[in-house]
Amino acid sequence: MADVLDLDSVTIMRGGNALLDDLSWEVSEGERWVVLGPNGAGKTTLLQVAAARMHPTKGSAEILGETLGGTDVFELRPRIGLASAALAERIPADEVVRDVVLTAAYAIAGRWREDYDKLDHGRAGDLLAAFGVEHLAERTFGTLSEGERKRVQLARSLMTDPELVLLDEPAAGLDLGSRETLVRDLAELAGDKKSPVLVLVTHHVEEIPPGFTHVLMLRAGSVVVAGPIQETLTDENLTKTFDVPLNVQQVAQRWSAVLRQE
Ligand SMILES: Nc1ncnc2c1ncn2[C@@H]1O[C@H](COP(=O)(O)OP(=O)(O)OP(=O)(O)O)[C@@H](O)[C@H]1O
Repeated sequence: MADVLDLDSVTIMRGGNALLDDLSWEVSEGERWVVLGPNGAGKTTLLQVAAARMHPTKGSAEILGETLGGTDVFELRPRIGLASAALAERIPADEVVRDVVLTAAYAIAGRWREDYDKLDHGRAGDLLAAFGVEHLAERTFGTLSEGERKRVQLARSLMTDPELVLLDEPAAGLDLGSRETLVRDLAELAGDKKSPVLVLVTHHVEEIPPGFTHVLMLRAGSVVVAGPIQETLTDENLTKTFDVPLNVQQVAQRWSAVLRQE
């Protein structure tokens, strides 16, 4: 049995539609997963389940040894780091960047009257430095560029020293230089044995950082294929997933894909 994520026949129904349909997925310690799929495939929904923010309508979801529905999610959530556009939208524009990172300790967005000690402040500062944005610590979140926001969110996702980190499109909206430095930093995180298990959702194989070990491909709420990246990220599987003929290649540990010339 997988020790980090064990989703068994998970179905999520909304308004009569299955957003996830009988989906099973196992993630184990030490793995770094990429989740690929076209718009509307259910990637964000899947991450919401893995983040203990959405419960299955049918099936069971075990996260870090706790079963959703039979556990206190407020204790579970701080064990999971999350960076997503939906979460970023909930961060007040006037929130100071340092507090954006600090408040992850309570899995909340928006500082109120919580207590943080010196250690918390130190860790938030260290994480901002690790992602090259320590000089922004006293700025407000609303004044940051998209690339700066993404980096602050990454720092936030690691604040609680989580066992599992879920990154929903961390490179979306970034320019080429910002994307490439982010991919480099994520590769470094992936390569560190002390890092938590990572799950990264993306639309683009070009954004897969070196060091990611597994891929799950999703289409219409169902798993097309899941497994070790080298044998799973193939022309055939990408073509099935995106429903257009695609050729994929890997050069110097980076992936790219283009439409197949018939
Ligand atoms: N609350 C809801 N009620 C009804 N349908 C929903 C709801 N939330 C999401 N959906 C639908 O579920 C499907 C999956 O959405 P989801 O956001 O998980 O996809 P995604 O793969 O992350 O897409 P994208 O790549 O465009 O971000 C979409 O068709 C979406 O419109």
